[in-house]
Amino acid sequence: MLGIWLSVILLTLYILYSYITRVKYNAPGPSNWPVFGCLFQLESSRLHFSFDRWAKKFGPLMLCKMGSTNVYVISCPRVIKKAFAEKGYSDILNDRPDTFLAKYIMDDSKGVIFGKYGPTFIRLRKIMYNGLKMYGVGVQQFESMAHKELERVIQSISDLGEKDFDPKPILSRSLANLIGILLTGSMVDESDADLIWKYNNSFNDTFEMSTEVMLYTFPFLRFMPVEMGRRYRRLMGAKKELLDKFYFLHKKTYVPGCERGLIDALFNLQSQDKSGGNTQWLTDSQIKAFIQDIIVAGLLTTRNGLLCILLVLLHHHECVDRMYEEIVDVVGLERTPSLKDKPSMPYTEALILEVLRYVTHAPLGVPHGAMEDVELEGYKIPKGSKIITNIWTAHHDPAIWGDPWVFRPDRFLDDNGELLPPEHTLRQSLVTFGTGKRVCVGENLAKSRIFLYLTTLIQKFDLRLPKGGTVPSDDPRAFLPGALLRPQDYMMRLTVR
Ligand code: HEM
Repeated sequence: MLGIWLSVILLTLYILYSYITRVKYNAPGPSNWPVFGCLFQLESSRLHFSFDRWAKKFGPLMLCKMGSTNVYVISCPRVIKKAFAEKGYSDILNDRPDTFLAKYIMDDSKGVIFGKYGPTFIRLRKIMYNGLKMYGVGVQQFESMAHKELERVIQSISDLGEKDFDPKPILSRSLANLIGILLTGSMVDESDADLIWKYNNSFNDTFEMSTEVMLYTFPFLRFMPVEMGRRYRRLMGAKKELLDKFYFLHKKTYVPGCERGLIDALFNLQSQDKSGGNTQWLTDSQIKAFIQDIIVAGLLTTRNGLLCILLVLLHHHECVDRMYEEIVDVVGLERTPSLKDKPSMPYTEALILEVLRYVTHAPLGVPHGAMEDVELEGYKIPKGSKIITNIWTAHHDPAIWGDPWVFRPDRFLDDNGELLPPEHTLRQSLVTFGTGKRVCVGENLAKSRIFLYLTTLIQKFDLRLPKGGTVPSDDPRAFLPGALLRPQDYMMRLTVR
């Protein structure tokens, strides 16, 4: 009897609680369980599917309670831009929420990706932005090293002699080399490339949403003999190995004034800060977090992007032919494509934009946090809420794109075959890299790497299905789940032109 009464009282309290919180934070959203919120209704490895389903029912701004956290999900480009880029909102909604990884792996949010919004973060972000511009896109020395790396890739593919091959290990190795060049000024050897990938893979295992939520709620689990504890310990081991090599060893061999890459540039800045009397100098923890940021944000995003593009092209050979025609017209066959060619190659640019839209391989971006109470689209977002950018739904909304599940690069071209201008509604609706004050720092670097890899490969080789016949579907709804999507493993063939 007592049990029944207790259940009735708890149920009444729960209904009252839901009513009060819904009235106070009145954005629509799925129903919530006490304590757990909507956690049991989520497809944890494919959160973007759940959010997509709910966005169709509840609209562009909805509240999904996860445990005790208010999670607001924004699913349309207009509201995403308003929240993160418009005055009145952008100073409030561009924080990062507290997470397990930020606290325990990134030494209390020391770097850029997980950095709390404020003057220190703004300075760090600027340093990273300028560093990537200097070492990533603009500098001749980096460009020529990157070209050498591409030549190495071309050579190893040619050596295969038109055999079927899996593009994943080749791209993984090559992109680790590029990150190595960026950080240290020279190519990394096999064992260093392994260190980079070991850290990156362990990070992604722990970044997986359900592991992150459990570890954040019950941090003691990191010491327990359970799978998520093991993941954490693996990550800490990989972090130590990575920093021993890329931070401590580099520091030991550092010669002031000499710049072998981004890490030396950071050491130089640190000593300038100190000698110039800047009390807010760049700390060792911040430099370590920088190194981790670049690997975590720069590697898998670009590799998965390239894997998606190659698979999509295997399904759309007519697009390969059009790209090849453009390469022959603009670059010719004598020299390798360079970034200077990009503005004269609208079809290739449109194709890259369309793949980034169609596959949306970072479907939920990186969570934001609210620093103050704010009203958005008539709903109250309370201080401390988490905000998720639902890029997946924004990129597949039929009201914007018409036929979102059709891969069609021409949608980004005008009647004269020119790329639509950046202010065009469709270009404005593309939010692959986020927007506003937390827009991806590596956007230009990522786009330029994708452009160079793709054009160099297509100039030299024709893309072919593997001899035995088929490849997995290029429909992104069938891609492997995770914070970053990727296609099932596949084989392909490149035949020399
Ligand atoms: C195709 C490749 C890439 C995609 C799709 C991508 C996407 C994103 C997205 C969606 C965000 C979150 C934006 C937000 O918070 O609203 C982000 C943040 C970030 N990305 Fe990328 N990214 C890519 C490549 C890169 C590369 C190559 C680097 C650097 C080497 C990089 C560095 C960063 C950093 C540092 C942040 C955090 C910015 C901040 O918190 O202020 N990304 N990226």
